[in-house]
Amino acid sequence: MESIIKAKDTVFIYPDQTKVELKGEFIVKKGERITILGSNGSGKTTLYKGILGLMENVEGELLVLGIKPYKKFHAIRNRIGVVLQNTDEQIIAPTVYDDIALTLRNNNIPENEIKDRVHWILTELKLTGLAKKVPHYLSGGEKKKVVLAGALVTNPEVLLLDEPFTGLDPRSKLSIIDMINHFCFAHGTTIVTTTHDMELVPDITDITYLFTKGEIIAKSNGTEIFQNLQLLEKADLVQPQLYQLFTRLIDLGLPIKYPDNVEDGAEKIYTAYTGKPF
Ligand SMILES: Nc1ncnc2c1ncn2[C@@H]1O[C@H](COP(=O)(O)OP(=O)(O)OP(=O)(O)O)[C@@H](O)[C@H]1O
Repeated sequence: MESIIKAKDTVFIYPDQTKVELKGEFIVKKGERITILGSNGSGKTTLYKGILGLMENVEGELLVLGIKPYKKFHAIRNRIGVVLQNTDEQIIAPTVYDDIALTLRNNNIPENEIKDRVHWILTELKLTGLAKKVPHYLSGGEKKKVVLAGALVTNPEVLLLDEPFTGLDPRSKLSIIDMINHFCFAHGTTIVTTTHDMELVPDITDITYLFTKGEIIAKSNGTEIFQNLQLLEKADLVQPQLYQLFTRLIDLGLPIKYPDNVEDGAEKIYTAYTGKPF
């Protein structure tokens, strides 16, 4: 299958000459849900800036939708939706409606078509009640949803999410995940997410990449990465709590394998404890 994003042995160089190196290969194919895990400063946001064509000085290989993103910024920009870490940087219009309409207006789309498209995305994401609100007064979770609507209103091929769960309460995190999965599954959108909320990874991911400063050290499903303490230590990360519990149970001699998620974990513990299938 054709790759939508391909980065290989890439070095991003900021104007002050700071070099952010990513040895190894990062490949995203159509319809995949990818998560990038890595400690602070490992280059996740820098890779996003590269993908979005915001990094002028890039060494090594970087192709997005078959194009070198910096050289042909306008050819790809409308095909990629992005939700940044700090939503306040992305919300600038006086109403939610205007904010979501912004990219469409910048592309000189006629106002009647804009109205239909904004209405469509608000309905898809069940946000019609927010249309007339002042974005500045919305809660953190509502702001995230509005930015998400703005990113998806063009029905992009790729959605880049940079720490989409930061500052959200647990229910809001699940509600955003639901919204993203539902929309992207229905429309075949490819999703790349960075997050420090490792316990959410199974809910949003088919493939997980593990970044350290300078190198991509693993590509796998999250479960394999979460079992591998050496790999996590190399990346300066700690096991999610579910996997800490299973590591402890395995250390204590319980004949049990690591689970894929909480439900699978409950099943494995039940069977180990009762000797019966779930
Ligand atoms: N505009 C910039 N100019 C110079 N250096 C920068 C700039 N932005 C980021 N860097 C540096 O690039 C490196 C990678 O930063 P980046 O923001 O990509 O990391 P990250 O993995 O997204 O981290 P976090 O998890 O904290 O968001 C860091 O050492 C950072 O100091």
